[in-house]
Amino acid sequence: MTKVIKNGTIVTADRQWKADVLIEGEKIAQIGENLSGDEVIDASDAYVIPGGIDPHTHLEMPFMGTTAAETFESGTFAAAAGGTTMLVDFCLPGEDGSLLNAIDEWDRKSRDQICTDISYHMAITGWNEKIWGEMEAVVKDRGINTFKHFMAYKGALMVEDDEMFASFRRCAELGALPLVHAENGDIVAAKQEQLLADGITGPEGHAYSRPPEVEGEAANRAIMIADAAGTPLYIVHVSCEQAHEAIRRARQKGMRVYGEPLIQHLTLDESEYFNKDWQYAARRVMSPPFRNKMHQDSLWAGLASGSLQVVATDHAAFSDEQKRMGVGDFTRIPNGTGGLEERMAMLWTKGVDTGRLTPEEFVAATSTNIAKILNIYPMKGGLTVGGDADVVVWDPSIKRTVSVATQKSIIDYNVFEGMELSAAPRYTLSRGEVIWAHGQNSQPQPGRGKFVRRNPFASASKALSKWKALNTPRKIERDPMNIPAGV
Ligand SMILES: NC(=O)NCCC(=O)O
Ligand SMILES: [Zn+2]
Ligand SMILES: [Zn+2]
Repeated sequence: MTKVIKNGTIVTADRQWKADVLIEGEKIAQIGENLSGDEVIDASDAYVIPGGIDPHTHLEMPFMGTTAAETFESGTFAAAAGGTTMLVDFCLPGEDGSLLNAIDEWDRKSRDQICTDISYHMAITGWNEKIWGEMEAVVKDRGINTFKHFMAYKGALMVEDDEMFASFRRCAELGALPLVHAENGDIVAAKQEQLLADGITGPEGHAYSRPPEVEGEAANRAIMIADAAGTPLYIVHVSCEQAHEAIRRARQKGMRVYGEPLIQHLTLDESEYFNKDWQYAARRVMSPPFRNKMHQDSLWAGLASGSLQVVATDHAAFSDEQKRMGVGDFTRIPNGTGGLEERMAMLWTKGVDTGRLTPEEFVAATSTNIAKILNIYPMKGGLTVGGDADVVVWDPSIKRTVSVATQKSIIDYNVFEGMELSAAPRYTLSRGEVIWAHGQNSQPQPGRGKFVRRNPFASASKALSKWKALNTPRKIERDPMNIPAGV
């Protein structure tokens, strides 16, 4: 049984051209003109793009005394409705601290629910010999090549610099990539305490407690620690010029540092926290907080110029009731917002439609770049013969207004409510199967998604190790006769 996507304009990270895409089973079999297949998928007047990859989600995550309400089923179905065919969720160790048990737990939660393919990043939330040992099995046996470090959430997920350095070194040995949430957790905690003491207890306190400098300092620190450990680094949810500047500077020096802005930071600003409606403002509490236009312009420029590579969502969706845990104390509002379903359409509307991004840059930022960074390209993230047929027929004639009434996410609000989106998937295909068809009452297909294994990064680690070995401190051999006698 073959399928052919006909009459569309293909857009990849490099170029656009008119061609058909032939799919055999789960794979792309041919790309060319006048192809035929058993089933025809019409892409007239539309673009044909690689399925989106969202590398930053927290589905059903236990966090801040509750559990994120978006499930693996609703989250992956919402993703498919928005053109995303793979997401990478953060796996957090439980009370026993075991990484391997945490993966088993994430498998148990996700296996029968996922409608799209998924993978995990493993979080390092402490440091000891058991974790050091288990990291090898995480990479080699479980197919996870990324480890996340929280520099914030003091007293909970936060790790200290020496722990991060040790973990980064272990990543370098294993050919894994460390990720960081860059915010100085000590300063945030001190500011929170002061703000509460000053009587600022509402969601605006969240924004005041996490200024851009706090993020910039942590981004710089993580970059220096990664360089000392001899590893590339990926910085999640880059929200401000200070962190972006640190990344730009590092890249200019030849360091392999990657930056991931979120669609929320690109399109929503800090004024949201000053809304008189407590619930409205609390819905938008996430870390780092939304910033102002200057920071947004910096992020957009980074995506266009290549100093920032990936647009994600950090989808961590808590219900209104869960957000109310923080009435009277903003530090107890569960941190996180949604965006899985809107990421691609928002980026198209605010990026491509305004001329800030080309369609090719859009594909790079939503799919191809992260597939390369995660070492799954060209199986994912491109339109290549032999690659997975994760394909979206992207239709710029489908307009819609974001509304909680029509969204697939099960959360009782949407932070993009009322925004006009100028494009949407006509069809979303995951490994050759149509999992979303616009206007055709598509339903979730829980359990059809697969876990995607990711191999260690042979090439970047090898190159960096070679360079570090060449530049390692060396003893200078001297003729003892020419060394003056000491005193
Ligand atoms: N970002 C956020 O506020 N919540 C999710 C956890 C994290 O990524 O920091
Ligand atoms: Zn984070
Ligand atoms: Zn996150």
